[in-house]
Amino acid sequence: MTLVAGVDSSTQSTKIVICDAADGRIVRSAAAPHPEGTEVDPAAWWAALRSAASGGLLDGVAALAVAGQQHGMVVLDDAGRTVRPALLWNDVRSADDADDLVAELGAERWATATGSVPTASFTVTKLRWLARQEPANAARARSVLLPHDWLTWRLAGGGPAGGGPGDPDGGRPDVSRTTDRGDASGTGYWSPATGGYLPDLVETALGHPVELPRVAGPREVVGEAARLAPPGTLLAPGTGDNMAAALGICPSPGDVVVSVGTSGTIFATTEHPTHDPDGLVAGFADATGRFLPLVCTLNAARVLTTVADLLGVSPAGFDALALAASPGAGGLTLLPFLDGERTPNLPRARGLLAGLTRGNLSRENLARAAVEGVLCGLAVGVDALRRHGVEVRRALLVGGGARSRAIRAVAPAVLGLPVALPDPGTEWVARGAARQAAWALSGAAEPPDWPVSADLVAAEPDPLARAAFLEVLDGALPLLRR
Ligand SMILES: Nc1ncnc2c1ncn2[C@@H]1O[C@H](COP(=O)(O)OP(=O)(O)O)[C@@H](O)[C@H]1O
Ligand SMILES: O=C(CO)[C@@H](O)[C@H](O)COP(=O)(O)O
Repeated sequence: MTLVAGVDSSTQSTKIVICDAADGRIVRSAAAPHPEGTEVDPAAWWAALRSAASGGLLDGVAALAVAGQQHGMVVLDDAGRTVRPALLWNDVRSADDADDLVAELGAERWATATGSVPTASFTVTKLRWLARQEPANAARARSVLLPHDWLTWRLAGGGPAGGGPGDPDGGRPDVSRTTDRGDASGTGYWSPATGGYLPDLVETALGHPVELPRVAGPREVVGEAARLAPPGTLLAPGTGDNMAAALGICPSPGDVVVSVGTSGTIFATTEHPTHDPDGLVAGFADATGRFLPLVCTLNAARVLTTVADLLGVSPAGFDALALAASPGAGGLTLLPFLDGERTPNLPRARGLLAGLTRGNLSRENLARAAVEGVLCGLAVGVDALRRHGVEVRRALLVGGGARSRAIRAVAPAVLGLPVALPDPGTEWVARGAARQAAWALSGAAEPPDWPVSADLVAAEPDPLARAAFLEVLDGALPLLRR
């Protein structure tokens, strides 16, 4: 049996799956947590990868690919050292910089040039923040990478000679650095339509040019592992975590993938790029040569865990409470913008619980309002994708939140779609990265055929929850924009 490995270095943890290259069957897996926070030293991702890979997990693996959380800004100096901790996709400190960049060029031009109107999540806005707030660090910036680019480079032996604090391995700064079109499309300085970098935009943001990783082809072998994996293990280009989820799940035309992880995302694979000047739909590229229009919210699975903690219940107890309440949560509506929000673009917003009466303020209704609030945010994405020509007939539900019985039960009603559930125990992003590794190993024109089965979850559409959510959102906008 030929084995391939897929890594998912996402916001909260690193997961690794080892698959049979022939059919994608997972033969073993491991995971390790990441530190909390929206600013993280990349050495912590390396430590998590090392920990998850320990004990011979990667023994016998022929090829490996890394998928990573999108957009994170990893800045290196001349010697290949990180200039400062990475700013993650969910760090909203560059909100003013995003506003400035959009005002300087205009939303229409950003959407045409890059496929997306940058919000605080996008790397380009973080570069502007660096230039404005930390000019000494900005001046030291020689190279800018995304999380998966940096990890792939480290696996190939890249790193600062002699290492650094928390980074005992060191490496060779001259090892070549690569990215892929999927992750590049989340930077805000790469064009999905032309497949080229837009270095002027980097300079506009940072004030000077930097070296950017070469954008490898979708099934290219970009190098060989020099550590953690057995010598000679081929490295595939890797990609962003949502692009890898698409590779893992293989959505058909008419399918949207709905991921309830740290972020909530809803996306589809399309043949043509999208350009949304309203900024709701990010016009990403995928990891195969196609496109991945995507809507992303900042508040998803952690809203559920935060409310469960408040109520003092386990995830299963939270589900039981939410499912004991009626649809509409007795009139309670939660705008779950606990960490600010990206779609709608309200980075300075806070959460809002509306519709409270003496009669409806119960633990059950609060749990239900949290589930409905998270899903309503994603349901807005269904309409936005449709407006951009995406065919939407069925949702495939994945991410840690898909393990919630309440999310599964309420999703079809709130999304207004039949929802199918690929095995919630499978790490689909990591499996997608493994499929890319198998593809690069095979040298074939198309990725290997790895079967995916998904059970249908049935429910009646419930437009009322969404209508209440939108009404509260509309009314609260002046407060949320402050
Ligand atoms: N049964 C469950 N109910 C609700 N949330 C869950 C459940 N199981 C896992 N989660 C949540 O899913 C999240 C992790 O999902 P994951 O997709 O791995 O996140 P990420 O990829 O962003 O790191 C955590 O916030 C965790 O609490
Ligand atoms: O920013 C986006 C998508 O544009 C997020 O989806 C990140 O890619 C993080 O993903 P998770 O860790 O939540 O899976």
